[in-house]
Amino acid sequence: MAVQINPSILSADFARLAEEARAVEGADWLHVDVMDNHFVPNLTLGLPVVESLARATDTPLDCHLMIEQADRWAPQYVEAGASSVTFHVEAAAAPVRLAREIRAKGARASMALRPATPIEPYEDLLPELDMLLIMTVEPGFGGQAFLDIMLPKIRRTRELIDKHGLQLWLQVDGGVSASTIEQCADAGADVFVAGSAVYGAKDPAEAVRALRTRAETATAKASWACGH
Ligand SMILES: O=C(CO)[C@H](O)[C@H](O)COP(=O)(O)O
Ligand SMILES: [Fe+2]
Repeated sequence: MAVQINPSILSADFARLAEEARAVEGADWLHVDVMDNHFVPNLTLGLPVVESLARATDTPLDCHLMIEQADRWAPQYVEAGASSVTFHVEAAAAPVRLAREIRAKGARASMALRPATPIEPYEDLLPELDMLLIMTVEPGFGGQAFLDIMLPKIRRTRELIDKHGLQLWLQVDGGVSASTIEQCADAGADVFVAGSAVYGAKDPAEAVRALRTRAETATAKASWACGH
């Protein structure tokens, strides 16, 4: 599978979201961080903003829900126009039912793990998902330092995906930059979220291209990618 780069609008100017979305044309997805001030200590945006953004850009929306009561809210983000919806397993009462509901409504279903949440208890759920998100910072804020202690979890998850012959994407989010993206690709990630590394750059579209080149080069050399 080709490498995908998803700029996070958390680091964009919220007063100019449509323009900021256009500034990263060439990106695979636009990563939209929804925070409710309960699941994480920060508040960002919700359904009305996602609805407007979906109308304002042709880039598909990858909504990362850092909110409680995921079972209640996640399906509504599909209706609002998200093409991929990620819920946190820590906030979902019935993750299998929720993933099926997201898929039935026509979006890709994705599940996220906080840094302290292990992958192993969820091995049997993987076929229900289109993507798994491994957080490489504590969720809540952009611009934090990459947690390299998450690299073994990325490796173990890639092994599980391959063991079951699954097609699901493995996304990393938090502190992904020119200096950390290669380690993530080498460990087995194939979808990369980058907020400050893209929107903090002078030329965000060029930053996306540079990240893609680094990730592609590292993936080509990675042992897990042989035969993919
Ligand atoms: O989910 C997130 C934070 O909870 C963001 O997507 C993430 O932090 C992106 O920002 P940066 O690349 O600056 O770390
Ligand atoms: Fe995110």
